[in-house]
Amino acid sequence: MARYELVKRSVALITLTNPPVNALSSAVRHAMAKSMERALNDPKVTAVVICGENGRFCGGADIREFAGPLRGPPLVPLLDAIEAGQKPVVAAIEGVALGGGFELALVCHYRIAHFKARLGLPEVTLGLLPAAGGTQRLPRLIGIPAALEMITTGRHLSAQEALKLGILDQVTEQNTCEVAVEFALRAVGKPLSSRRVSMLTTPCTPDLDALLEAVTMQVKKKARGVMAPLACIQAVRAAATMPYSKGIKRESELMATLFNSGQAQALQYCFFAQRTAGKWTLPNGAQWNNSKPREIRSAAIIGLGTMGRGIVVSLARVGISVIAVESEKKLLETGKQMVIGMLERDAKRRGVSASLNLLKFTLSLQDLKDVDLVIEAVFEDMALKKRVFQELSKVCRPATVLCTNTSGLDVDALAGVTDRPHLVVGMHFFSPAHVMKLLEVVCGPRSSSETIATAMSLGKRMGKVSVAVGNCPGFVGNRMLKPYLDQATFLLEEGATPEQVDKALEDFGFAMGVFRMSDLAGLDVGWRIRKESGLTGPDVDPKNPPRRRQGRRYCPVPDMICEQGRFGQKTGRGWYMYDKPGGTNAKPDPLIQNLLEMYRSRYGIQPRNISDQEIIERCLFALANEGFRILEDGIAARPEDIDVIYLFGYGFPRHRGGPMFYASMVGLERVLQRLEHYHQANPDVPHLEPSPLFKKLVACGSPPVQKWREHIKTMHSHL
Ligand SMILES: C[C@H](O)[C@H](C)C(=O)SCCNC(=O)CCNC(=O)[C@H](O)C(C)(C)COP(=O)([O-])OP(=O)([O-])OC[C@H]1O[C@@H](n2cnc3c(N)ncnc32)[C@H](O)[C@@H]1OP(=O)([O-])[O-]
Repeated sequence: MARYELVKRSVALITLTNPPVNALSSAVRHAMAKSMERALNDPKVTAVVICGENGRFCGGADIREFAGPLRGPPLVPLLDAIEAGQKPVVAAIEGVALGGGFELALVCHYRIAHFKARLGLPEVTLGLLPAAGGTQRLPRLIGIPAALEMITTGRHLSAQEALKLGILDQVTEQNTCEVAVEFALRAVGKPLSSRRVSMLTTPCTPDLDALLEAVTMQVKKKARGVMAPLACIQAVRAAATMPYSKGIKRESELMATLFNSGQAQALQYCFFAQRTAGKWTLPNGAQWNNSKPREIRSAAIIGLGTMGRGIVVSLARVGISVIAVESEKKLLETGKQMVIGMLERDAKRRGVSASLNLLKFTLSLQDLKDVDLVIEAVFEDMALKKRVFQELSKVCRPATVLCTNTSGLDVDALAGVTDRPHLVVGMHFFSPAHVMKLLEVVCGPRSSSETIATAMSLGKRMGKVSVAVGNCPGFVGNRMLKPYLDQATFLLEEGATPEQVDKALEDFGFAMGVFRMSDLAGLDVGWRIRKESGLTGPDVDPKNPPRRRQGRRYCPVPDMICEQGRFGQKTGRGWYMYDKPGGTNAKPDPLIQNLLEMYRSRYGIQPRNISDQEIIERCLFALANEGFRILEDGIAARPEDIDVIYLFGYGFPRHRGGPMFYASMVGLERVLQRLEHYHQANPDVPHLEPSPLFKKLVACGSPPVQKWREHIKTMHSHL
């Protein structure tokens, strides 16, 4: 869909009309081809301007069309025809020019952009490469190094940066279309040969091989096992070593190696899953687009520990005034200095002024009587949190929304001690809260849809990827983490080492293996939770800790190393040893090796060789199985929500799609068969027993992950 108009009597204005982002669907490509043909053949037309409806130029190819057979006119010849045309074509770029939209602009003879526009080739983030000439034209326009950086990162450029790089001819604050029409009229009659980018010679790059080698190393280090960035480098190499006609063929050859790959499917699934996650629904029919959030102008944070400080920064930097509360003067002063330092560093990084004027620090809850919303971030102790909520309930005006940052305690129990359970909701941030994108919005059974809408929209405003989840111990993320961690420690008992388990998970694509991640988070956190849940404690014989607790298999090794004060990075020793407390460089610790050998011989465990495949299967299949239980329990509404939580909160590799998508890619039948195998070998490990929903999906022929919802909605929801 494209609209054709003649303006200023001789300029053909072609407007892409495919809301919301004017993606180049087959219908749009068809209409563009028709419109261009008409403009090029109409003698009245002296120039052409291409723009997009609704203040957006073009968001690229229609990603939804990738799942099926491609129809309609192919993009490359369509773009080549625009570039080869004998009339000047001007791109009027507003909003975004991304992917195929950016490649469309590259074939126009001139590019005008609005000062707020963003431009880029993000195909690599979808497991692809720019396949409509982008890898051949961009290097010719701006040189290999700059083009390589844009194409291998997929980052969006501001209009100012694009102008500086020579991508744009003009940036305007006026109506971009009108400016483009005037520009087009002035361009009539000027030679076009030098404006056809594909005809340009790629600027020479000294030491090209060294540059490509260096970027390849960088990409391999940063994106372990990810195919697309490496293919992008090969395509850009062609721009430096081949004429356009050959380079464009090389580009499509490389695209063919990516297009149907599992990684591309996983990354495109992540793209849509992230957008789906924000669309929450409640059993009572309330949902994201019919529940009005309250406006939050002022907020308060109770507790200036690690989490509290990060949340204050995340609120203040989006312009919300914040009152920070601590219980003691010393803690308040320390917290204050740290928050101010974090905000100033953050503002410097973003090139803006730090909004220190939005902050107030106090020891008195009385100062919170007029705030719109409060987030409690005190020590993870239910009795303490209940006291805080009782106090807040007395102090805050009746409409104030009360949130808790608990990472797994009962949100409804806190709601129960207030005069406004409908205004209580969990906002579970991830550490460091001003960096991690994930926010679990925990809906208690009495949380009103307006309260949930308020927390979800505040999360979006803070730049978070917010996912609505139900209220149960550990919610979604931490609840699933337990079987994953348990399997990892069971593997140590049976013969593996922390290094081996972590290497298998990092080769799989995790930025950090489970034991290095636990050392970063602090082993004392898990130890305290195990004590509170009665799994360990002073009544356990430290000399002979039982390996069965509460009727199931239990690995006491994590308790044993905590009893030695090994809490991870913060103490310089954990599953690994570090140069000093707070050190981050993990080195294998022979003491852990000794401890495991002594432990196995004490319990008569014959260590065995464990394959990396078994490590991956036991850790990730147990994770996914708990995900199925969570869907059964209605704690998460759909698998996409679980995957988004693991992608943005637990470092699950994006090119694997998330634990649920990964299970569907491996094949549910295979995963079920392997889980049943491991459960048979470990009958005292309940979380290895396949969940009923899992078995049901396999019985229904293992539908693709996007179709699981049909099978889930029959079950009860806790959302
Ligand atoms: C040949 C060529 O070389 C290759 C091969 C390609 O070109 S590959 C394609 C390359 N293009 C991209 O990677 C750009 C992808 N899009 C974005 O980065 C963002 O969307 C945005 C443009 C910056 C707007 O962000 P937003 O926050 O304002 O809104 P939104 O919520 O994200 O998006 C609003 C709605 O539009 C949908 N949408 C966005 N871009 C789309 C696209 N390219 N195709 C299909 N749907 C798209 C999205 O799913 C959502 O739908 P729904 O949820 O409402 O049903």
